[in-house]
Amino acid sequence: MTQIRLTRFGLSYPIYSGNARSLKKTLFRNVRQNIKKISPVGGEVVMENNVAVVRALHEITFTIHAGERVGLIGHNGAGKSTLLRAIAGIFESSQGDLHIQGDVHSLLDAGAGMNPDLTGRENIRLYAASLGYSRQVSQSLEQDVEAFAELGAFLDMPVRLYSAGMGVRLGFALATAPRPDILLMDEWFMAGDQGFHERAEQRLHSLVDHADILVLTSHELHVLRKWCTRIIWLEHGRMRMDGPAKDILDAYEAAASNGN
Ligand SMILES: Nc1ncnc2c1ncn2[C@@H]1O[C@H](COP(=O)(O)OP(=O)(O)OP(=O)(O)O)[C@@H](O)[C@H]1O
Repeated sequence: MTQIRLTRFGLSYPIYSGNARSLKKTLFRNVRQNIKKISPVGGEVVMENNVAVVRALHEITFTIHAGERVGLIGHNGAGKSTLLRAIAGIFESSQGDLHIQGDVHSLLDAGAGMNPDLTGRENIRLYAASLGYSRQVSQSLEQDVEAFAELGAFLDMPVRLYSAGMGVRLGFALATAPRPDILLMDEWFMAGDQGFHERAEQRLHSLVDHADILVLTSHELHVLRKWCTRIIWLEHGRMRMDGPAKDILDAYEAAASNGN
């Protein structure tokens, strides 16, 4: 059964390294004083094993089951992207436990893995090969991406000749082609240009419908109300609330209007 389970999971980014201890102490003291004073954003700054770190995630425990559409919310630097990247397997940590059942696909960067010196078509084939697709599946991926991206003759030209928008068409078509059990999505992926937007949204819908689990980060609360069944609210790397989308979003909006 598709599932994401985190138990007391944590992830820290070291701020300074090397042997410059007095410099480290001075800088850390300044950072800590400032963080204590203002700190409306970011994770906690603490010492771990004598190294100054940003605790991007701390003591995170939850289980997401098949059928759930989960939105991650929180202030800038609360840990949303870090959490998404940890689930995607991009960041590793020895703190706590992270267990995933099901194949994960992340829509975090439409240009990821694209080689600008290869043609669009060659990039599609390379992508299919990197996913271990058979010849037959690879061919159908190529047809699907070609039809969706509508790049015409440019599909057989090097990607470095594409305009930014043409690159997005190819990247988006490619990134949204696999049909995973678990889909991870950053909010910017939902943006698109005028002509492309409607088709892009339809394609995302069908991808989301097919996935057993969706995890999405966004600052657009109306998007989360529309797409999510459950919300996890992060604050300075910790979980503040976790529950049904409507309840948590209402509480979040109320806290924002009260300034806390
Ligand atoms: N590559 C990195 N190296 C060091 N620190 C990082 C790195 N990425 C993020 N951080 C720190 O980790 C904390 C969490 O950042 P993260 O990007 O996960 O937040 P976020 O909730 O996605 O923020 P936003 O809403 O602004 O995108 C922040 O304090 C940030 O400074």
